[in-house]
Amino acid sequence: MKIAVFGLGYVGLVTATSLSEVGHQVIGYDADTDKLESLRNSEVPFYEPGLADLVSKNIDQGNLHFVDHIDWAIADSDVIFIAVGTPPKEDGSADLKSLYQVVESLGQMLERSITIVVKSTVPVGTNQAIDRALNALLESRGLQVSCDVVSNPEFLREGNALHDVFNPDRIVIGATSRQAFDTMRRLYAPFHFTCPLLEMEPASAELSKYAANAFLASRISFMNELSRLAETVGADINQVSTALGTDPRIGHHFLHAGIGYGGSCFPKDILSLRNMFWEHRIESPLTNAIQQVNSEQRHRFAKTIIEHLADAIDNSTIALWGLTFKPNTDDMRDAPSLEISQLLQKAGANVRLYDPVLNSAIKDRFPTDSQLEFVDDMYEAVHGADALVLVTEWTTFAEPDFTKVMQLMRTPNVFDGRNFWDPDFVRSQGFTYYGVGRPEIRFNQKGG
Ligand SMILES: NC(=O)C1=CN([C@@H]2O[C@H](COP(=O)(O)OP(=O)(O)OC[C@H]3O[C@@H](n4cnc5c(N)ncnc54)[C@H](O)[C@@H]3O)[C@@H](O)[C@H]2O)C=CC1
Ligand SMILES: O=C(O)[C@H]1O[C@H](OP(=O)(O)OP(=O)(O)OC[C@H]2O[C@@H](n3ccc(=O)[nH]c3=O)[C@H](O)[C@@H]2O)[C@H](O)[C@@H](O)[C@@H]1O
Repeated sequence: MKIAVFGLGYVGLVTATSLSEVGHQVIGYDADTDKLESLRNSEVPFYEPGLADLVSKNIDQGNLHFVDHIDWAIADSDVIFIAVGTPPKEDGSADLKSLYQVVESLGQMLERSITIVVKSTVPVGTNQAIDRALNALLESRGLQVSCDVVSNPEFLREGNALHDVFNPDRIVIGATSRQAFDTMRRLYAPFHFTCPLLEMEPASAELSKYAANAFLASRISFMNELSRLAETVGADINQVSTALGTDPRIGHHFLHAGIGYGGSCFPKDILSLRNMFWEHRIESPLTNAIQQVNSEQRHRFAKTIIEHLADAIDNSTIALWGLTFKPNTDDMRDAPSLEISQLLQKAGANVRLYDPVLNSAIKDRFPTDSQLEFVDDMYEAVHGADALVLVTEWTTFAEPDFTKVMQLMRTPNVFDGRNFWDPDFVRSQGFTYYGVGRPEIRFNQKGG
């Protein structure tokens, strides 16, 4: 099939590339011409393992093109995907400006009936509103054409995008005609998915996306809230998590306590869901609590470090390992490192920052400040430091040379924001160890 993809951020580019990889002819369009230029040279403007190679391969095979004219993108297309961003507005509702810019352009340029697929995460009712707006524009031009608008939310995770897009757990399709469902089935046929392809009303498809993200986030917040009790009563939240997840009705995923979730999606989608409840005047104590627990978690963690260092925090050096919101990405949207480093700085610490993919996109997200220093080596970060803080659990940090770290640090304090390390082992190396919801520090302090 011939497919156009509008919006070449994470989701749009992964969608375009995967569709071309299975043999469709794909044209990508983005409003950002610099991005298009980079992509034509097979340069992917963000870090996602394996994606640059796949983009390059499909460009070379002639299946994937990037154009800067909308009319070129839509000229021969059978299906148009919209994957533009839907960031939060001040009031938490989703900003649909970019989405409606695309709809407006399509309404002015389309000459024939075509299937429009909305990949962006949008509030319930948006697909129906787009359907009406688009077909009204076409009608106002005197055209006897009608476009199907299909909701096809995306469930991929950053850092695992290619695995997820080729091995999904389900494909959700919200449409209003048999023809639209069949078009989507034809489109996905070359992937040979073994997962269910779920057909439903657009409203159900839209809500399914928010439900998935909010549910996953609620598991994290539940564990984080529980970690506070665990810490106080002398339980280890990691052991509780294992016991909990072993029940097949619960499962192990997203039960990992730590400094909470970040990223471009959970925080924004929970705000947007909360906004939908408000709009319909329905109380949602659960949705509110997910977000509240999450934002408190970062503050509690920073407070623990500050209280532990006490007066010694002034002019201390604190090393942060891992800056991105999760491993295997360079995405800094709502990354906990931003807030934690700021809180530590405010308390008087000098903060040294290291990330395995430290690049200008990451550095630019931090304020220019003499109390903040970026370093290119994880061990350089801990040189003369009074605390090592693990913020993001990149595999590079899984088994650091703790003997070397001990030699380099001024005061051997380790604050493990992801409960990534074995407390007994770290303590056996002479460090004071603090995890989240792991109580021993309160009773077994060893210096610092
Ligand atoms: N990032 C992720 O892992 C996931 C994101 N989503 C959803 O997918 C949507 C896109 O997310 P991201 O890819 O992260 O966004 P992004 O912000 O990385 O990329 C959006 C792209 O759209 C382009 N754009 C803006 N206005 C445009 C226009 N009028 N015409 C053409 N291009 C335009 C921008 O230049 C940018 O390249 C959002 O609704 C998000 O919630 C869903 C699942 C996963
Ligand atoms: O809508 C989206 O954009 C995507 O949002 C998340 O994907 P993503 O944000 O890329 O990353 P996750 O792996 O879900 O992690 C999100 C955050 O939760 C944190 N997390 C995750 C799991 C856990 O047990 N504990 C925990 O704190 C991570 O550190 C990270 O900050 C969802 O997992 C995807 O299914 C969804 O498509």
